[in-house]
Amino acid sequence: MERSAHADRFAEMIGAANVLTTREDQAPYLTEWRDLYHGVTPMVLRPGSTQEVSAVMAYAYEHDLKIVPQGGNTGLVGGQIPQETGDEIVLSLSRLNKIRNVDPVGFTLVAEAGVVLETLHNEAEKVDRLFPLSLGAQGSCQIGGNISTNAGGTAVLAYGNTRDLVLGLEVVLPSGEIWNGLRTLRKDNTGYDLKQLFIGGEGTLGIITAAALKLFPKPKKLEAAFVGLPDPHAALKLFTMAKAGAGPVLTGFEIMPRVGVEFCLKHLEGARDPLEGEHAWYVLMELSSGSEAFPVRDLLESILGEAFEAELVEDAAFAQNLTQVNDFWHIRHGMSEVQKPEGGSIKHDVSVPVASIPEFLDKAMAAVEAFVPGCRPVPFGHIGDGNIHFNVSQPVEADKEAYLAKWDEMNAIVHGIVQEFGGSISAEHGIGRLKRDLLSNVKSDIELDLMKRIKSAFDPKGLLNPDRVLKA
Ligand SMILES: O=C(O)CC[C@@H](O)C(=O)O
Ligand SMILES: [Zn+2]
Repeated sequence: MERSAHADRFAEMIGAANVLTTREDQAPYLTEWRDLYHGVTPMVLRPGSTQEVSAVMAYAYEHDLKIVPQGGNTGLVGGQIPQETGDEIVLSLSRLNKIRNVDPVGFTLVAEAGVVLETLHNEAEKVDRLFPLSLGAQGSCQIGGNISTNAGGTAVLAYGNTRDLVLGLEVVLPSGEIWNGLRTLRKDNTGYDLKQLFIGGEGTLGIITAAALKLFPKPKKLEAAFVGLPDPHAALKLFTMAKAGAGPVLTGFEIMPRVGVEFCLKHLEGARDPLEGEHAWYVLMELSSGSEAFPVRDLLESILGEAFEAELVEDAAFAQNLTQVNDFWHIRHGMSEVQKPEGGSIKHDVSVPVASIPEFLDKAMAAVEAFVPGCRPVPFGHIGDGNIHFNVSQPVEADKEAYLAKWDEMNAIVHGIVQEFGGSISAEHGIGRLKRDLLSNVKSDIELDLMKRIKSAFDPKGLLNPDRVLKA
């Protein structure tokens, strides 16, 4: 059948205005902000309900049409961008943007896949609750994408990954069948926990259309400090003290190098250095409690006081109000985007056991500096989860393309060190297309085989997000 005949049929299902066939209308769906991936598609479909997603999928299945689901298009591994082959239809979930239910008594919220993460935060706040998933992209990423990629972010330390925040899912399968697993139960031991396969499945097994999510008490007291330290060894010791001293009250612990803070001061609007002198490394530490009575500030001061005495910490700025807390987070959340104006950046989203972080950083930084003299490592991120974004900016004034041509070789060096420490080559961003070919280096044959068998059980024709995670 002709491509235009398919478009006509889809228009009957979801309305002609929601079938985008011109290059101009499609443009925002065909590239991502870092400019690493560019794609081509016959059409972008924008269904407005689960029933419409189901109709689209059933038709696509019948006619062997490939489908690439897309949420807020903030993914970092190319999973959401169609390939250049031009035969993958983009299915945008943006119009599925209703909050279906908020239950402050049961601490749950049911939202459709296209709800923007920040909207979820606001909806939870309206009933004095917290939805804790927190990312730099929260103003545009969507919950369906967050779940499909099992997004991490800065609150994993206290609340877990997205996986830990999901109680139930509604999913449209490649065949178009709808699985309504939207349960809000905290306990349900009735056989295989199927939702776990779709969480972090990167849209290869089914399309998440709605989710039942966990809510938490809204913090009544929140304190933060921006801390200057000599090295990651000191940061790890401070983390251990903070975790032991504050337990679940420790809700943020992020590490940043001086060069990253400098990039923010240069490129990020509204950023200012919270500390007067320069420090080789920084930690943003946040403590919060849902209880008005909990002495959060005293605890933060006593942990940092002890750290000063142990000479781990060189200086610290305490946020005096919520605006200052947000100013500190503005720097941390801006850390990713400020690397773009500095030229090519070779990325590694890796994790190692928390206790190995300083040693890993020493080794990996020495290795990349030996490989590309003058390169500028900007390792930052979720030290409390053992997850470092080991990004390496090009040497100043180097040729960007020539530098980026070293991507695979540098990856091999860094990933080799990660594996020496028993770590993971994709801690939170997923596999997508960027890391698909690396999977066989890090998974056993049996693990890969089980993954392939699961894929073909859910998607026997291999039409849904093909070539992502596993090679088709
Ligand atoms: O740019 C990156 O590599 C990291 C993005 C994100 O995961 C973050 O933690 O800011
Ligand atoms: Zn991150």
